[in-house]
Amino acid sequence: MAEETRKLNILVLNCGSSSLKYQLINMEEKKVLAKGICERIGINDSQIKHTPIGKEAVIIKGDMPDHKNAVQYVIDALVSKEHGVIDSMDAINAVGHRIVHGGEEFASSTVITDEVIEAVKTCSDLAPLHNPANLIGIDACKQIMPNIPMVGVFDTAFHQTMPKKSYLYALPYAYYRKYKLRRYGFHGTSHKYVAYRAAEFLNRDIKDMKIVVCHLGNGASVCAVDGGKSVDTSMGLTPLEGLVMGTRSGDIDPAILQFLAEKENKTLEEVTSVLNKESGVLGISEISSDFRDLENAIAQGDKKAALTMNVFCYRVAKYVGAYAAAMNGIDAVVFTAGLGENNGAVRSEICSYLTFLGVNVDEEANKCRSIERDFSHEDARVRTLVIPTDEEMMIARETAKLL
Ligand SMILES: Nc1ncnc2c1ncn2[C@@H]1O[C@H](COP(=O)(O)OP(=O)(O)O)[C@@H](O)[C@H]1O
Ligand SMILES: CC(=O)OP(=O)(O)O
Ligand SMILES: [Mg+2]
Repeated sequence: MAEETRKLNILVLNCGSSSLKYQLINMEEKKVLAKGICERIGINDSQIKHTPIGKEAVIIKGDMPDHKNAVQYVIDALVSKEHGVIDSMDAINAVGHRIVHGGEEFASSTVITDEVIEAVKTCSDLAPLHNPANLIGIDACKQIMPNIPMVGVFDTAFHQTMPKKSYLYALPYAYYRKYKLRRYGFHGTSHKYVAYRAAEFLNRDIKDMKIVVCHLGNGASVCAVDGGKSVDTSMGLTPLEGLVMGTRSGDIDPAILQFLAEKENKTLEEVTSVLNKESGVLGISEISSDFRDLENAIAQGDKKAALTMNVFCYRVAKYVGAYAAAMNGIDAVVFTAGLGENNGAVRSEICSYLTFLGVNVDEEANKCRSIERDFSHEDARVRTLVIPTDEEMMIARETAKLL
């Protein structure tokens, strides 16, 4: 154990809306010393699935009403006598943080200073489920490891290549000029990793490929990647736009805000909170924001759970169709994140709308979970793939690059 302290160990914290993923990576040996996921934060039955290097994963049960508790569980797990991989936090040389919204200020990764923290705070309104959680992670590390350098890697960075026709809203242009009110897009670190991995997996040059990446987790977005560059994506100024998500509505008629404010006697802030926290899969199903709960309900014949899944898949398929048009063609549809990697039924239903494009699924191959797999039928004209995302490794590389 002591030997590891002399090497460059990077801790990566990836706060999602309902999860905290982490990896402790030794960059010299390119070795993951420990990784894990705290799941269902703030929902119920929170737990951490912790995998120390060379050992079986262990499940640590705990109360995790918010991300602060989750960060503490991660740190305890890393130094624990039983399941830990380091003696103390001194063995960590740097921390890489996922930061979801960087606004117009951050087009690339940056070393975290007090000024950066203030700038990230000012973007919190634009990513209310994420930036506050990211800041909790940063703050916890500052307290526990005050002298360890930290780097922020932004979800928005990969989408900076979008052309203006993709990111401009049809609002008075003055708002773009005044406020930089535009589409930013999120999950960029994941979309980039997955698109490049997909090209490598298919033995093709990404420069010659038109790829649609479907990042389907609790937060979900679709990205059109043309020649390795993001040219459009479904999330917008905030991570509320686009697909139906765990608790987020995705696209709705903007007139609904005023309608609901009046009918339900709510402020705009309260209505926006409903769209962020009480809508989506949770809102329609009235069961849960977690697709595993939905799958169980569907298996028991719950019609509304089945309808929720139909609404979710239909929306994803419409975006894939739109992006095939945006790129004037499509070579591959790639699925990733919690659902995209694990839920074959969701992949299958989405693909069923896309046969007109040349998508043709091998249902047997589509039974895979969490492995890289081409599940296209041999007659398919468009490849369909599962590529597990690895935002943490991307964040670790960026962190090492900046330090
Ligand atoms: N092993 C699994 N089997 C089926 N569904 C899963 C599995 N793991 C995660 N999911 C689903 O993926 C979603 C969470 O995805 P994830 O990418 O972890 O979300 P986020 O990072 O946005 O918190 C949940 O709806 C969950 O039901
Ligand atoms: C941006 C976003 O929605 O992230 P996550 O899917 O991790 O919640
Ligand atoms: Mg995520």
